[in-house]
Amino acid sequence: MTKIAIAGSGAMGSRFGYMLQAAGNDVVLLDNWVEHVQAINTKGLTVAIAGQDVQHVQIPAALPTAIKDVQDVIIIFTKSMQLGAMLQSIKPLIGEKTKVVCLLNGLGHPETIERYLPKHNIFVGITLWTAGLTGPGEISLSGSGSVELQNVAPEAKGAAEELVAMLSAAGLHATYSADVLFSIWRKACVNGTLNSLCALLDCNIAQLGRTSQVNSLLASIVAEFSAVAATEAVDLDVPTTIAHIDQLFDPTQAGEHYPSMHQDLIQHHRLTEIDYLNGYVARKGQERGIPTPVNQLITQLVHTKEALVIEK
Ligand SMILES: NC(=O)C1=CN([C@@H]2O[C@H](COP(=O)(O)OP(=O)(O)OC[C@H]3O[C@@H](n4cnc5c(N)ncnc54)[C@H](OP(=O)(O)O)[C@@H]3O)[C@@H](O)[C@H]2O)C=CC1
Ligand SMILES: CC(C)(CO)C(=O)C(=O)O
Repeated sequence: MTKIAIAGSGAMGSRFGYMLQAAGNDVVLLDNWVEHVQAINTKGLTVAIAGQDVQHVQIPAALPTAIKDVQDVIIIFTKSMQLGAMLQSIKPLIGEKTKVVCLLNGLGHPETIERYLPKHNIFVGITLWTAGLTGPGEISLSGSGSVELQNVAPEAKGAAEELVAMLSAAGLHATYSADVLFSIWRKACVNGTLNSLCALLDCNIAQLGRTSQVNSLLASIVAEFSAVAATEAVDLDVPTTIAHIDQLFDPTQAGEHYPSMHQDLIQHHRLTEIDYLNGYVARKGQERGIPTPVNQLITQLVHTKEALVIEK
């Protein structure tokens, strides 16, 4: 049995933990939210899957500092802002052969992780799975998704392929990405459009997709992402990237989902990952002399909304 710790067990961490345990792995959910950990340990993880009965699934949960045994695999699912602190907390769980996987949304995470861990332990990627946290110990799941990941150290390709096989065996539809930086930038375009627009406009992905303005909004945002990606040697073709985003409007994919930034800003009145998405593009654009007015405005609007809802 593979020993897996989920470091950051909110909506996505709980989804992955639930699916990996169902596939026969030895999973522990780690989180700093005490009420959430207590709820999972007392009544099980409450999982509501669209159209099915609610399940209460027994999965052990703990604070990240409460367990000390070395894991085979650690999957990180904090918010971007919590990544460094979580890596610091889970150091005792990381042995020579532990595979640490980061599938967070956002740009710049590989550089952060390399400040804490040797490259041979690090595997990075993206996911198009979705999940919602509806209360302490409670998640709601719908739609389908996928995972793309790659090793950071060239010699760790075999270990990345083992991870792909383990995730796919749990129904998580993983593939090996031969160019994970491209995968991460393309996913950042998904979030830089769907997450920030659905949060600012208070709608889900399918509703955004039905508006008459959606195509021009996507084109303006993605053009700036593409220009900044080019300065990091990533080639993001704008029409192909927009076609990739368009697929998610389908309700059988992510259409019914309120993106994680909507969940943070509108539903839970929490800070967002905007500085790792549109904010990253605006900041790097400014530093590198590339105009990014649309992403600057979106970043300012999201920060303004954060100030309004968090003050309340
Ligand atoms: N949700 C989704 O559908 C998707 C999310 N992602 C990405 O996955 C990563 C994890 O996101 P997601 O699972 O949505 O994050 P969640 O907000 O569900 O959970 C992240 C962490 O936030 C803290 N937290 C959340 N809600 C509360 C609360 N009410 N009170 C106290 N603490 C709380 C918890 O950590 P702590 O208490 O330790 O602070 C939790 O581990 C992000 O990078 C996100 O962008 C990617 C694809 C889809
Ligand atoms: C599901 C998806 C792709 C929606 O933008 C996402 O990554 C999120 O909710 O953060």
